[in-house]
Amino acid sequence: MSDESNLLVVDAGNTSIKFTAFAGDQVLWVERGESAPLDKAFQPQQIYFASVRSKEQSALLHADIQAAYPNAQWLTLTSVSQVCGVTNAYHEPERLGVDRWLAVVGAYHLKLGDVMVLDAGTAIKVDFINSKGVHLGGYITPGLNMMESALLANTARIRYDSDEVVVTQGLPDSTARAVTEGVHEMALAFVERMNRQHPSFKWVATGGDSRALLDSLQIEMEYQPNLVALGAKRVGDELIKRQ
Ligand SMILES: Nc1ncnc2c1ncn2[C@@H]1O[C@H](COP(=O)(O)OP(=O)(O)O)[C@@H](O)[C@H]1O
Ligand SMILES: CC(C)(COP(=O)(O)O)[C@@H](O)C(=O)NCCC(=O)O
Ligand SMILES: [K+]
Repeated sequence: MSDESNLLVVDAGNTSIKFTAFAGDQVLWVERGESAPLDKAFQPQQIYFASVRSKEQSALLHADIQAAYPNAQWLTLTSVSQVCGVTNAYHEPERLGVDRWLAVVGAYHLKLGDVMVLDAGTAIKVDFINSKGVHLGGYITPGLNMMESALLANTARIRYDSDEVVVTQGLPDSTARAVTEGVHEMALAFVERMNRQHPSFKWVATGGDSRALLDSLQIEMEYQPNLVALGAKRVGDELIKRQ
């Protein structure tokens, strides 16, 4: 790719789609939405597409986005055993979520040594990469909204209005607080345990809820909201170079 070419990275997670526009290596803008942003001033030469949605949903997204940018070269990114100096921990590498894979590649290239990536979105993921670019593996847990909706969907009496969710002191004294603060405690306990078990790893945070979780634990982190897009750019650029 030429240095100044325009690139659109599409990261379709299960909750939201993140569109990241690059001019060369510079991030111009990031949009969250369900369809291609209509910034007509931005015409990408390439589109790198990473989706953890179903094949059918991903195909519909592909058609929708390609229709908005008919002249862009399309590249669908998938998890592989090795790319950009990073080795996948999975013996079935294609089964690692491509968002996790790209976050792992992006985190390795921050060159912070041994790192653990916290990506708190629909699901909460923690992945471990050592300073040599070896992905050591990682965990998946339900995200905050998923834990709350699981309680609502599987019980008869856990019901409350959003205006009952208030932030106050002391132990939860209402259904709304018991649930919302309970799911937070679950996520915080998971992160705190990861932190304690891997003292030599540095935290890299990305994804919608990650910074809030680490901030409330007063844990140092490198906050990289565009980590998946940065990893996608590296991987896509390498694949195009190999063509
Ligand atoms: N602007 C936003 N739009 C949607 N969700 C957001 C936003 N900012 C933070 N969030 C939080 O991030 C979560 C979605 O994170 P994200 O990483 O986009 O999910 P995924 O990649 O799983 O689709 C939501 O549960 C929400 O709590
Ligand atoms: C775990 C995930 C659903 C997370 O996706 P997200 O929270 O971004 O919607 C995604 O990484 C995925 O579909 N993974 C496949 C299974 C695995 O990574 O082992
Ligand atoms: K994600």
